[in-house]
Amino acid sequence: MQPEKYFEENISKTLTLLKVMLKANVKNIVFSSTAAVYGEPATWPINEEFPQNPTNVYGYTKLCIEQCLEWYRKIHGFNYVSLRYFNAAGADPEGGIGEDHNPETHLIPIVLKVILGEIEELTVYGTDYPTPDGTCIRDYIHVNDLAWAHILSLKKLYKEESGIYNLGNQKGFSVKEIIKVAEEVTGFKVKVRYGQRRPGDPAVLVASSEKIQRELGFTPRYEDIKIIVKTAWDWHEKNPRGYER
Ligand SMILES: O=c1ccn([C@@H]2O[C@H](COP(=O)(O)OP(=O)(O)O[C@H]3O[C@H](CO)[C@H](O)[C@H](O)[C@H]3O)[C@@H](O)[C@H]2O)c(=O)[nH]1
Repeated sequence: MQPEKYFEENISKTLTLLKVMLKANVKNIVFSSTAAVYGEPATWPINEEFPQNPTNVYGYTKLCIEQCLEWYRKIHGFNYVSLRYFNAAGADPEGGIGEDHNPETHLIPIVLKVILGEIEELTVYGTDYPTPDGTCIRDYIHVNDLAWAHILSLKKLYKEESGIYNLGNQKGFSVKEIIKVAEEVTGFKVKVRYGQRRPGDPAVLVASSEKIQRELGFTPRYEDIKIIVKTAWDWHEKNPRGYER
């Protein structure tokens, strides 16, 4: 864990971007924020009014930028839409674009890479969470739906309005449920090891997307978790080593 990296990448560099935007008189921005701003909420679904108490540095740095944007709005007349992404997942259904991180840390790509033999096994981070099966619950949203929400956000910016929106599917799946879905979709078993909790992981993060639906007219097109995993599988199967950097 290198907190200074998050400060540098998320705060310093975004502040530089805002400074340059101001100089160039570009005053509209869609900001990729995160569900991590909420920390460990007491209940769910989580709406935008829930307390923001990040439990990890990543969430804290994103919250700082959300707040800077509000000051830029008040002082310099910026318009912003901050989208609090829940768990971005899936791949382009046409097969051209997929998820490729180095190192990979995200659950769905890791599960699929284990199936493909690219990673030896999946470590499930904690089985003692206060959830029905003891593993963490997350709200997975397809990348194309996420992209669609950005287009809707532009329409809000054109009206010179600002806002903060959750971006999720309002449905939660545990780590064990994701493994099961991946096994169903692919027809293969996932080799699993049960490990310790990962520091800073909240037990449950499930969005209320009521505000973005009501105000921006957002409706997800890829709500079904099986379709989300299937689009990811189609891409990983074709690109087992990712983009081969
Ligand atoms: O090898 C792994 C990887 C993940 N998990 C678990 O699977 C769930 C999902 O983990 P991801 O790493 O895929 O996603 P996170 O929920 O940690 O993170 C996502 O949500 C965050 C906000 O909470 C940030 O926005 C981040 O960028 C985004 O990927 C978590 O409970 C995690 O503990 C495992 O058990 N094993």
